[in-house]
Amino acid sequence: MQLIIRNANVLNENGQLELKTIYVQNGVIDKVEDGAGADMSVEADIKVIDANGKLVTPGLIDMHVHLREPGFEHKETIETGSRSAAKGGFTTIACMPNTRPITDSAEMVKLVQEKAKEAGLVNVLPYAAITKGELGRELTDFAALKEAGAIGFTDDGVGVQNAQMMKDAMRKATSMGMPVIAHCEDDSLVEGAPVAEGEFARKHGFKGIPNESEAIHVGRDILLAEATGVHYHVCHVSTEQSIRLIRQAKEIGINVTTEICPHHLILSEEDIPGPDANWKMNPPLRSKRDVDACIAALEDGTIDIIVTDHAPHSEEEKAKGMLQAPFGIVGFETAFPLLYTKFVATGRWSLEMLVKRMTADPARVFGLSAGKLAPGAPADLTVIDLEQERSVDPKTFASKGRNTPFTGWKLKGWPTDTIVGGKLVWSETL
Ligand SMILES: NC(=O)N[C@@H](CC(=O)O)C(=O)O
Ligand SMILES: [Zn+2]
Ligand SMILES: [Zn+2]
Repeated sequence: MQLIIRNANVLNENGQLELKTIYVQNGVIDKVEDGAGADMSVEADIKVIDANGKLVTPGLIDMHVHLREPGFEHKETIETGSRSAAKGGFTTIACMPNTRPITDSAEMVKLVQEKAKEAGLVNVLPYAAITKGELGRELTDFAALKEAGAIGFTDDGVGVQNAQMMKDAMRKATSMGMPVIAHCEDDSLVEGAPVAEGEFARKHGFKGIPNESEAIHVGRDILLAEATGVHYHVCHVSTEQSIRLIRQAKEIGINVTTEICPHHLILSEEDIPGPDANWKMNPPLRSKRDVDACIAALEDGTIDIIVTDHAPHSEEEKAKGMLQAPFGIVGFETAFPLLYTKFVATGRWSLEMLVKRMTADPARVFGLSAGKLAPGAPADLTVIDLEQERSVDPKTFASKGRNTPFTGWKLKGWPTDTIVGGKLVWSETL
């Protein structure tokens, strides 16, 4: 089966848009020709998509997501999460192990893969836990988890509190060429605080989460990464202090990488309108100073990639208020339009930079074959209408989660078609 995408505006090596015609054969990009492509009469076994001059990028990659299945199917399933990802233009996603049971056995890794295959929408890469049950007490069987298909080890949702445990994990991961991905949070510095230290916490009488609670783990782990030689990847970085430590570590050649979420680039604690748990996430929204440090770090490459940390929760759970509600917001369906509108349409970033941080860079950091639009690459492609403007309406989400702080935001740059392995898995016209 052949697929042709004509009239595709594709970024060239110089970051300029050029009209191309993309030919796909058996799920792989066969050739990319200059020009819009002839309006060829449709042959029986050829499907033609006319991109009509819209942007076509390598499929977006999201290396930090929560799909909730098994155990929390009322929040999301692998199928609904995959559909939400596809609608957001993502073709490859890496899912966190904080399900119930936790993805801490080969059997659970296989279950995630099977469910993802059944859904048949996007590529789902499972992470496995560092410690059994993410309890921080005993390492999982790294060899068996790798063998089953896990792409890295992480206890996302909680920090690994014990330094020796983390060092042992890194040593083991290094010996098998696997990365350790860390949720950086020192529990003793957080103790039930729902939001960051700052104006909002003071005004509403909440205990605040201090910046050190994140940075102290980042600093500890960088030293452990230096000692063990592991590829150490910091989850959802959010503070000026963590960034300073990561920048220094990179400068002296320690193998550390990191990621950032759109909300930590766009919102600060000053933007929280009131005690509404759709503004509660971990890490919390920090100060404007932190936001500025994050933006600068993404721009200079200290922060390698953009992830959503898509973390759906039910409306009932989020209605419990700032103290009782769980941390987390959904991310797939607003990520690209948010960043495009805030940073590219305003002229601060090139379109090339935004696309790179969501495609080629995650592929490089995690050694994936995805992330490029070239002959021989998998035909994972995203069509994006940079002119389309509309408001965020959580009721229209494909995700079960409605928990977003961006309701009503008027954004440009919406994905319209998502192709995975040469198959159209989502289209706004379907
Ligand atoms: N980010 C969040 O606020 N929540 C995540 C956990 C996590 O990413 O640490 C979740 O699983 O809900
Ligand atoms: Zn986390
Ligand atoms: Zn997470």
